[in-house]
Amino acid sequence: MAQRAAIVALFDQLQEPKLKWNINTLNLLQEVTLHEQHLRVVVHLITGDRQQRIAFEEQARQAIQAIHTGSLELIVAQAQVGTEGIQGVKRIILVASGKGGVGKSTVAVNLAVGLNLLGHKVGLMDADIYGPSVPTMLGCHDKPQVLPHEYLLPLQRHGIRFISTGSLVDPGKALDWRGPLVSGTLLQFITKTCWGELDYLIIDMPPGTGDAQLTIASKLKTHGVVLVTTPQEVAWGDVRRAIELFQKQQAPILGIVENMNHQVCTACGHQSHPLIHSQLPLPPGIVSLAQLPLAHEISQAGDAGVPLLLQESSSPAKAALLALAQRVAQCTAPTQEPA
Ligand SMILES: Nc1ncnc2c1ncn2[C@@H]1O[C@H](COP(=O)(O)OP(=O)(O)OP(=O)(O)O)[C@@H](O)[C@H]1O
Repeated sequence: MAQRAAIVALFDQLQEPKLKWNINTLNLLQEVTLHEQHLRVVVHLITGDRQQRIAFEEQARQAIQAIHTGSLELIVAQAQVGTEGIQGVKRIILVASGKGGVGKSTVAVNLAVGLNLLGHKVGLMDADIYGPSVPTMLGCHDKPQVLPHEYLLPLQRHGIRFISTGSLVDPGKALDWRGPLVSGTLLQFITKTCWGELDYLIIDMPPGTGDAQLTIASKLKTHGVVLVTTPQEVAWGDVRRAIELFQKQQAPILGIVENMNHQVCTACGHQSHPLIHSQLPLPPGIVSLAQLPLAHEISQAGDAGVPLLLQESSSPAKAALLALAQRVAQCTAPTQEPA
């Protein structure tokens, strides 16, 4: 009986018919399960051409049967992208904020890493065209590989697959994307990336409540929105507008992350609230997912390119970030998914 690894290795030799790149590089092998003599293999293809699919299926069947003598269930389907989400990606989570600079990217990066530490396959898309900071926070400024037909191969860092609008320009330069171009291009950027099989795709959204946010929320089936804010009236006003936008698009809001909520004295553990003037009420029906401290180690980790969750630390900030990932995993567990 062939080993699972040998079956997987076959797809290093088999090419996706449209892009002419091997299946494993494109992350298109979705499942290989070997149960006693029964083998189940699921492959997604980019091509929509029926003849190409049939030819590929025949080629794959022959290659597998040359090393596996038991029964074979081979499923070859088109990797579809659209309002139903991205095939192969189980859950899409948007990390959004009404205002810029409140810690949205910090939360998105640590949420991605946290979910990965919990055992999930995670992708992270930096869609913040106005200030793409994910490459800095992950410590990787490499350019993604551009495939035929303008498909993109995500980069790998700290156990997660990621791609950033920032990878398209040189560090320090701004992207010159205007108005209506932005939303269409962003959507294309998300859906033309070969993510492969993911439990979670985290999208670090551009801040605000404009055309780009509306397009992504309406065109991509999302499983949850995490809203990030600081505890200040100026930021909360924008969060209320963001809630309205996502609710109108029927994107489920998982809750709010209250970032820079308090500060913990490293000497005595005392908590102070430098940004809060009075407790701000949560909008009706919206829960708080986490209250993250304003902490030197969070900003330092972001600048160092190694997320705090991957650093040796017993800080309350790290514990709060891990608890946030656990909370998001719980709220999006399969039993709670819409049928
Ligand atoms: N809880 C925190 N404690 C200390 N520093 C923080 C915290 N959260 C974020 N920061 C720092 O604040 C800065 C802005 O954070 P970040 O880039 O995550 O915000 P953003 O909302 O994504 O901003 P933008 O909308 O401009 O992309 C970064 O330097 C980050 O390290």
